[in-house]
Amino acid sequence: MRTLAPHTHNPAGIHLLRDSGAIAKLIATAQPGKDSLVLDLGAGPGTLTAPLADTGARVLAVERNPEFVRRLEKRFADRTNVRVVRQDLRRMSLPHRPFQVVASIPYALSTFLLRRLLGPRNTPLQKADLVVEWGFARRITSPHPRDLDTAWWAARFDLRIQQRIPAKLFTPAPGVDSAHLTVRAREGSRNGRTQQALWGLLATTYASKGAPPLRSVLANLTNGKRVHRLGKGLPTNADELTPDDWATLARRLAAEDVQLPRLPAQLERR
Ligand SMILES: C[S@@+](CC[C@H](N)C(=O)[O-])C[C@H]1O[C@@H](n2cnc3c(N)ncnc32)[C@H](O)[C@@H]1O
Repeated sequence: MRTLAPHTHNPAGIHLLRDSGAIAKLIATAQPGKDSLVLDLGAGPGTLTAPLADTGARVLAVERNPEFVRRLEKRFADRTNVRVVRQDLRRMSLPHRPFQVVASIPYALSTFLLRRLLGPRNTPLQKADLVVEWGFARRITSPHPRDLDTAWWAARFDLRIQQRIPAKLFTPAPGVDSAHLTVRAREGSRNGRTQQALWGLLATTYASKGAPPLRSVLANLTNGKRVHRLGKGLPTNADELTPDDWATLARRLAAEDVQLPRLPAQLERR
């Protein structure tokens, strides 16, 4: 395979992780079991596919570059637990059975893939260990999510940076460092009413101009008597709530006898 010199035009985002320590940490943190289905999205030459396959998990290695696909097919020809899928990540359909993702994803598709994996109410995603651009990881793990998408993901999934991965550990080196980001479902986050409550709270907050007081967000969803009780112990302004706070508030609101808004159609689809 022709290797790219650092900083040449590389629209496909090919940056191969070359550090055995970082790779081992990624796999050890992801802990795939023998019964797990693991998606390696943007598998390249099989950098992560190989150690994942060694765990005994069933691995789907998705890649669109024909040369990488050929190499993957050859490398894993006699591994019954690896399936190479030649597919564009922007068009692939996700499995219906529960799965986890362990992948060094193309930077350019980060938002698209997280939306796809974390957005739907009934996503089959169990957990993910992702290598993403450092700045992207910092933005989506911020204690005060700056947009509705991020707030929706972070209040349902615990998003955490495990380690910084310096650019020099990739070939070719990208212009910026990366992060190992872990995504773990929060307890109770799959409950239908809790998700409706959360959506109602976040959609009201992020549709407002400026930072609305939390009590006006709550008043939009329930009556005056409950507003005070539900907001107890939480910040006064909605933009000061952390993803933990939103998750707590959504559980409280879901437990009340109130009518909650439906989720938008795109969150009902997988
Ligand atoms: C950051 S590299 C990671 C490669 C390998 N997993 C590693 O860790 O060394 C991203 C990979 O995604 C692939 N890729 C980029 N865009 C893609 C797309 N739209 N669909 C499928 N694969 C894509 C690239 O060909 C590349 O192999």
